[in-house]
Amino acid sequence: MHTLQTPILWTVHALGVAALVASIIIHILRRSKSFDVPIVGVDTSDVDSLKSRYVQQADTLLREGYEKFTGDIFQVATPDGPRVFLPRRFAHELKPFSRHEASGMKALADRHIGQYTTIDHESDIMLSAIKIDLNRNLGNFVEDVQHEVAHCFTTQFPPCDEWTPIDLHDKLLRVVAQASARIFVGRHMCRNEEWLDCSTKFALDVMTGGEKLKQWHPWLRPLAQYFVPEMTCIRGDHRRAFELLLPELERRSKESIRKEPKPYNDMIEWMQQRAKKLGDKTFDNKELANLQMLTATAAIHTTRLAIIHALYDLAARPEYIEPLRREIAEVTKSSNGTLRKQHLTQMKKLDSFMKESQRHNPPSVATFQRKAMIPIDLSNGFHIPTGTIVQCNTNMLDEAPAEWGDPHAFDGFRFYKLRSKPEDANKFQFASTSYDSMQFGFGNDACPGRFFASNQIKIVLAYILSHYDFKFEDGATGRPKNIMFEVNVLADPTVKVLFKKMQ
Ligand code: HEM
Repeated sequence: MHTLQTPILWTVHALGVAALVASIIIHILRRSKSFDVPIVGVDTSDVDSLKSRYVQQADTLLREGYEKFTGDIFQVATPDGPRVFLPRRFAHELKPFSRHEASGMKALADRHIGQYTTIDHESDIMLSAIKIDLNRNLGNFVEDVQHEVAHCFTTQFPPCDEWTPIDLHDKLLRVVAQASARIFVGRHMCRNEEWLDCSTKFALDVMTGGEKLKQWHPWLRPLAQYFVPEMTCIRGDHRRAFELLLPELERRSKESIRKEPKPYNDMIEWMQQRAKKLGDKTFDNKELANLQMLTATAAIHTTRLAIIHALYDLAARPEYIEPLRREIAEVTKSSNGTLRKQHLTQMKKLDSFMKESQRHNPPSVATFQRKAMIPIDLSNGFHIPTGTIVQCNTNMLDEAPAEWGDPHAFDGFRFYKLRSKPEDANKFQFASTSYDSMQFGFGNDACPGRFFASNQIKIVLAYILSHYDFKFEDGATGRPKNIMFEVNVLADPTVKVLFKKMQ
């Protein structure tokens, strides 16, 4: 009996010790380096609940940090380890660093484990096609975009002869994807259902796949990626994008032998021309397809979200609807309702409403994020080691300049009024970035697509305001509360807005 039990007991003990050692190793591996700055919520010892607060209520945590440690750097416990939040003023100190020294793209790629989700891919071709070519051509596209928007509403929306609930997240994804595709991939492909599906799904696969893979320890991720279905989807999305784009690229290359000047003025053409100019020998059709997916990822979901926020704000404050309709009718009266490029700049009230909506509902409460690619020392002595991601606490409404008026109120025409002085006529526009308006980031690497986004949003909102009445369902009270996912501010997707065609 005794002799039989001994090996079993030894085995049980050995397994117990192995499990203990494994759990200590995992604990050590998971323990992340903390920083020598105060921690928000340190009064609770339950680190897991602090981390889940960061996921669901980062806005409240950042306010707590702002109020408790005013003017000081603080850190927050997050599922990815401690994160350092800088008071907004440090954006001034980080701004002079180049993108190779303090990188916004690398910070974003790290957050979504870009080496696996494929978004850790910085391209001068893509950046200059957006920064230079897209922005230079913005005025040429107003009618094309308006045409696609109208096409989408007539083909994708129900008739809305009576009040009809609309899932804005779903419908506007299609509107923005098709209107953007008109400029990104041109007139032949912008209504291609498969392309629209592929270019919008990729971003979702990246977000979900990244979050799922992050549950695994970094050492296990090279293997674990094959067990996360969305990671397989990401690889499939790239393949599909290439296959869908190929016939269009082949058709263009045959055509270009014959036609001069080139008949295309869109992102495909600009990227090809940029690659030639830069003499980039690695650029091929596969890379073009990848860059198209990355551009769509940066552009579509962000623009859709801004439109949804603005519509929620309008439905919650219907007193703004008539003045905006009057402005649209006024600026387009000479063209019978058709938008021309100068009309978009003339819609100053709409521009102001969009900016105020974005001030209250920014894409993120920490829009200035940078990964230190070199060691950086801040003026207060805080040392940012290479590889550390820092972000600025950019959404404290109280920090608005006094001349802006009550910073907490929703004043849709706040920026319209601020622009009334002749010297300020071109300031405070939706797409203008400044120290006081960091929703599109700040400095050289601020969002290069913001002018395009501003046009898209105006065209879609002007279309809706001119063709539909809209309101929340009966019984809805006030503006729907936003949903936080970490620092990202999302519009509640369960809310339906009722639309009715205007007679
Ligand atoms: C309302 C819509 C949009 C919002 C709210 C938005 C917001 C942002 C923000 C906050 C950043 C980071 C800036 C920084 O760290 O300083 C950014 C970067 C970027 N955005 Fe946008 N964006 C929008 C639309 C677009 C569009 C339409 C495009 C493309 C046509 C685009 C392309 C990019 C790119 C390429 C970057 C990286 C820039 C760089 O690293 O130099 N975005 N965007």
